[in-house]
Amino acid sequence: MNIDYKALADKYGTPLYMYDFDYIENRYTTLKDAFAGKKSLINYAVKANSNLSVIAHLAKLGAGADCVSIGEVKRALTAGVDKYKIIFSGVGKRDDEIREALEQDILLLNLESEAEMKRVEMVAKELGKEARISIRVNPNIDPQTHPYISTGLHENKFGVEIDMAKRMYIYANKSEFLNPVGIHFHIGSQLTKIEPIRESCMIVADLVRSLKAIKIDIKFFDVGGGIGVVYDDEVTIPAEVYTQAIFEATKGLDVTLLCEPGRYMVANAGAFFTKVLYEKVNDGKRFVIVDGAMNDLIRPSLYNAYHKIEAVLKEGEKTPADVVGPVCESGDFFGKNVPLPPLEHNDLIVVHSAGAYGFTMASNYNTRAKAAEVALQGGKDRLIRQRETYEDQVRLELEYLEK
Ligand SMILES: Cc1ncc(COP(=O)(O)O)c(C=O)c1O
Ligand SMILES: N[C@@H](CCCC[NH3+])C(=O)O
Repeated sequence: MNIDYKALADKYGTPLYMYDFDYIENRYTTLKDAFAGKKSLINYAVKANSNLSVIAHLAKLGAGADCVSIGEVKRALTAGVDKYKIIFSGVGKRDDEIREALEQDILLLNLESEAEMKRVEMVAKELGKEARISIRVNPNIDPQTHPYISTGLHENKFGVEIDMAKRMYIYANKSEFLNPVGIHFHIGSQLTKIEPIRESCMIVADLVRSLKAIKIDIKFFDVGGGIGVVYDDEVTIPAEVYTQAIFEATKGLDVTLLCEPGRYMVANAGAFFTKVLYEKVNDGKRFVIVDGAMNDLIRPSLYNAYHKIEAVLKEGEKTPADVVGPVCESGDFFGKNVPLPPLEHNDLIVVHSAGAYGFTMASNYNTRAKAAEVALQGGKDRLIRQRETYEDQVRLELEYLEK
């Protein structure tokens, strides 16, 4: 990426998120090409970056959407995703969310418990509809990733065991209001090893075979998301290695292959721009205080996640510094012991690989306004979300204010 960070920061101000749309297109095409020759659909996991323009960009390329709330489903529809390319996952869907998803007639509802299945059946009955469903199987495979983003073990809250899944399929198949056409799993995020994915695919494909044997015809085989990316020096899974593992496991099965990548599509398309406010040294320890904070990008605070941090256009001897924000939490940092040259007020700092789970996990903590977002495409930049204002933040409270 050849990006004029300074020009963008000057034009749009900081803190700022920037996403390279050409990079996103390249990621989408690389993955789609690796599925060549098979029926497949890439359901972009909207939670990674839900900006409408990002979703629309992927939709124009042919992507569907994996959503985990009715809000995300609505975003996908607003952004122009075909309703038959939208799936709705998540461990806890409310009745109103189920109802709206059924009314919108989206491709699939991914179910994560027997109780949820009964709820979906009830709502479908009320609407006089048949719900196309998929069941999330928990294959009990260790994805070998950060425990907070590991989801495929029985100790995690996600999905149901194989035996339960089978019982649910048998029940759903008999129901007038349920149509069990899909199967789903997702073992975790930031996966860098193919083995857990391969093993999970095998286990779930075997289940599909046993279901087909009892005339339950699974048409959609959804391997979830989770493909890892490079933040530091990780060795990641090449797209063809990923798809080959899926192809091998599903050999002989007549299914459409679905996957739900989020981070893979957008993490390295994005960068977070922040400016230096002050420098200080406490008992020999150097701090660089910037205008962005954990409310903008929480991954370092939450997972101790590494993001490469760079001081743009600054030279000089580098010494370690903690890059911290103005929020009143000791956990408010972007990086610790980051080698940085001497810095001055208004110098620009870029936090890389911030396109996934950056803005979507942002909050208004400390009544800090959410950052603006810009897209870069074909050498041109454009605003895709305005910087939030104080007025935006208090809008839902003001009319109730009693002084
Ligand atoms: C069901 C499901 N699908 C897709 C994703 C997207 O994951 P990732 O961004 O790691 O590809 C997640 C998040 O982990 C998820 O829970
Ligand atoms: N939010 C996490 C990933 C969670 C994936 C969602 N299931 C991250 O920033 O890495």
